[in-house]
Amino acid sequence: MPKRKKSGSNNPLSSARKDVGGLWHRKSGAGYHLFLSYYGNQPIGVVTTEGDSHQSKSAITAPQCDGNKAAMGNSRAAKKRRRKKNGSNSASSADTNVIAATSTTSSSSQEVDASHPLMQAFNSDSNKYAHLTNFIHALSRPLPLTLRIRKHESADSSELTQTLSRNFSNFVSPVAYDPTKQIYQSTPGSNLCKFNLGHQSPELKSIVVDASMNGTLARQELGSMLPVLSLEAVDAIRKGSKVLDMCASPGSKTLQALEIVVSNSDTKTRGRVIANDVHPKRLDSLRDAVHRSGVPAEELTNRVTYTNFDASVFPFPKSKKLFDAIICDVPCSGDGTIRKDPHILPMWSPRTSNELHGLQLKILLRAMELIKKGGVVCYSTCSLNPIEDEAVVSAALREMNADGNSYQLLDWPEDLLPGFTRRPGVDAWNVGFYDANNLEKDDDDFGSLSFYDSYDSAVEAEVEEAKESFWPNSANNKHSLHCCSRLFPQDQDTGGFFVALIKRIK
Ligand SMILES: C[S@@+](CC[C@H](N)C(=O)[O-])C[C@H]1O[C@@H](n2cnc3c(N)ncnc32)[C@H](O)[C@@H]1O
Repeated sequence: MPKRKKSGSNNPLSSARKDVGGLWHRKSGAGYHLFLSYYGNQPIGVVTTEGDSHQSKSAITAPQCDGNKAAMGNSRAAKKRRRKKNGSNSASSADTNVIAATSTTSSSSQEVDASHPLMQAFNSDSNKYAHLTNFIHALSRPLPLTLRIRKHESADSSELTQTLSRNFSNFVSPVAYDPTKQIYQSTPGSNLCKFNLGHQSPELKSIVVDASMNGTLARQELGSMLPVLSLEAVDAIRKGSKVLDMCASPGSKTLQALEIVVSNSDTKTRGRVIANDVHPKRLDSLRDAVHRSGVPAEELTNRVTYTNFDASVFPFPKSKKLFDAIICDVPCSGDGTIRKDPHILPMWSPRTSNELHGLQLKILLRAMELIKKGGVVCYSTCSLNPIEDEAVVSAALREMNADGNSYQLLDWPEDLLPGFTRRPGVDAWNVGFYDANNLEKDDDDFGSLSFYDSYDSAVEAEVEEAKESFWPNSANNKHSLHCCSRLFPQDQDTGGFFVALIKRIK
């Protein structure tokens, strides 16, 4: 496993992981097994669909990375790399590490790398978790490259799009569900991902790097694009809007929002983005990203203000003018990003999510106080854990609607990406707790998870970590949680992501 740089002591993610940071947990691969057990014990809708355990096909219209053998890494070079990794010179032993996915959804004709630790954990328990097949197969493959053509007046992207379609259409092509043709993904069969871009096509890599520097292109995952795209689609972000990005670094959503709010030169309707992050160093890299975006200084940098607050206590603006739109992309366990970040899974434990839940809720509550009447907060995480997602949204709505229905969840704007598969939010889930106390330190013991379907049952079992807000709240908003959106990795060959749009109506 590559070494991860030490992060600051006040990093909520590292403190949430502190109990599971033990070398044993990491070395034993406990995280892979706990992840499987956790999601394998969730109801349909959390990471799987009704048809996942059957031989059914979901409505997929997006390009898939469903390559043929050569494309999926059976080239001589790929075989050589695998042989090296497996410490074997035998082609047949390398070949046994590539097995065909058995599911018939989007992953059907794709191959999975059986040497991936997640696949190994899955194969050892596949009878128990057969319904997770599509989900696990998708997660064990590298994430296709996704690019967003940026839109602003000072950067002409037509030359770039022509070059991409003329010379690189075998590597990247626009996704079918984006009518604006601004989202590009690895072309089906190309097997292109961020790790092999330079190797597969040094020319394309240099174009991508140059275009990122001159502001015409952003390397951004599909999930990460959804908050700003959806805020624009519900008309909460438009030219001239005042937007707060509460947890902004490294800045992909700040830049995306800026493109929209500064998109006219009429000084009277000039918009502004407040980019906030609690970590000064991360805020510095965000500042650099805005400067490096290649957009003229007075057009962009004069319209962005950097602030360095804990978002959960972000101050009210002195002008008393609240925000038109708030991007609330909170710190999270990141288990939707495991296709591009190999560090997440070995350390995985439900404790991380359970501990982050409190901070996430506080940040969302603050966002709901800072949004103006008619404005919209977009709450998002790159985790599929309901504790970080629907549980936070449900608890925030309960608290803020205690004196009347001032806030409501908005439906996903269906016109935004026609044909794009999003899954509705869930209103039932199991809350899991990790017990490592009776751990036998042998190879097969990874500690156990206990699941509770209500706060009362967890209290009865004396689970100290249990908080009432972990469970769905039936009082006033449970019925609307289906308005939230879940992005499943197996649907469009992406990472996992969660988005909820909350409008202030009073
Ligand atoms: C998921 S990342 C945000 C990604 C960013 N929105 C983007 O699209 O590039 C979460 C960010 O929250 C920041 N953060 C963590 N705790 C925070 C807090 N209490 N207040 C504000 N920011 C916080 C982290 O430093 C991190 O940069």
